[in-house]
Amino acid sequence: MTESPADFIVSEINAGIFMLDRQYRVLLWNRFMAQHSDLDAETVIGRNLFELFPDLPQKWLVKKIDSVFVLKNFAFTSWEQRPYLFRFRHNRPITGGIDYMRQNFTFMPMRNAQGEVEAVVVTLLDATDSAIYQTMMQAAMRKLEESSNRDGLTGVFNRRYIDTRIFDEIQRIGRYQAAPFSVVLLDLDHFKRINDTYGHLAGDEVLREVARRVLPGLREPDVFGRYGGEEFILILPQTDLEGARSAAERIRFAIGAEAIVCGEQHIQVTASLGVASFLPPFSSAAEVTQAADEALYQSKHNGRNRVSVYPAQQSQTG
Ligand SMILES: Nc1nc2c(ncn2[C@@H]2O[C@H](COP(=O)(O)OP(=O)(O)OP(=O)(O)O)[C@@H](O)[C@H]2O)c(=O)[nH]1
Repeated sequence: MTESPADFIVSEINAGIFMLDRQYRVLLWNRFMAQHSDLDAETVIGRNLFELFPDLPQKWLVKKIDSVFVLKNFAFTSWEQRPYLFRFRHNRPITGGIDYMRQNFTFMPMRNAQGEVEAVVVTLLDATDSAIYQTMMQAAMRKLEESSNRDGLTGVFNRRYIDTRIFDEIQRIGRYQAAPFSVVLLDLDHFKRINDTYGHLAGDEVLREVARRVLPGLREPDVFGRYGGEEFILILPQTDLEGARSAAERIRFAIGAEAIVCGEQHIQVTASLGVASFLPPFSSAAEVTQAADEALYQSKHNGRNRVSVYPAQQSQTG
């Protein structure tokens, strides 16, 4: 046997191993490093690492290596801190969303008989699979979180999410003395009759179409969701009562402007709306939604297809 088992392992292992002296000259360069850098051991040995690889983050890496020489301790870096040091290609599909091989490094002090560190041995582990897995996990988590905020039928936000957003708005006002927000509750008129006349599936399509008609008229910060059954809710950040009332009027018009076509049927739909602003003495989400609900009740009571505001004022008929 011409080669020692240790040499054989260093050469053949599926990980990068190289060794540097105090001047960052390469003393050892294994097969993995040669294959991925396209520079074989004969070319690199004796040469300065930073001349060979000008892309390396020299200042940062020198600090790391020097600390091993001085402190005589191991040092580590992971791909999560720095995705890679060497621009090595990886053999995974492009769809993984990772450009270069992700790398974990260990820096080990090699001591001489006097206990002085003469060289630093560096190992490079390919962490690309972990990185791809983590990227995929994060994307899946984001998707899951997004879908858990949505109403299954209409695709607009659900009540759970809306409740957290009202809470956020209240916090924001407390923290930054931001302008008050307003809440609009919207309830379709005689929806039971629509279900009874055209069937539940047509009723579902009406709910979807109502959401489609409301969304284009909203501003970017507005949050629109389904609050339950045939009731929707809109949060209007930094909007006073008058601004919210005119937004509600636009929505009422958008919903009732044209009949909703559902197969052979043309279904005329109207909505009643109630508006309230989060102003003193309100201090909770429940109080402001309750106020919007009272205004909504006024709209129903006064003949439907209208907008009412809290506290009670004259309401507008369509
Ligand atoms: N198709 C369908 N119907 C629903 C859904 N959720 C609730 N509903 C129906 O909505 C109707 C609501 O009826 P009511 O609360 O009596 O109110 P309304 O008929 O709209 O009358 P007003 O609100 O007083 O104008 C009920 O028939 C519910 O079954 C849904 O997801 N799909």
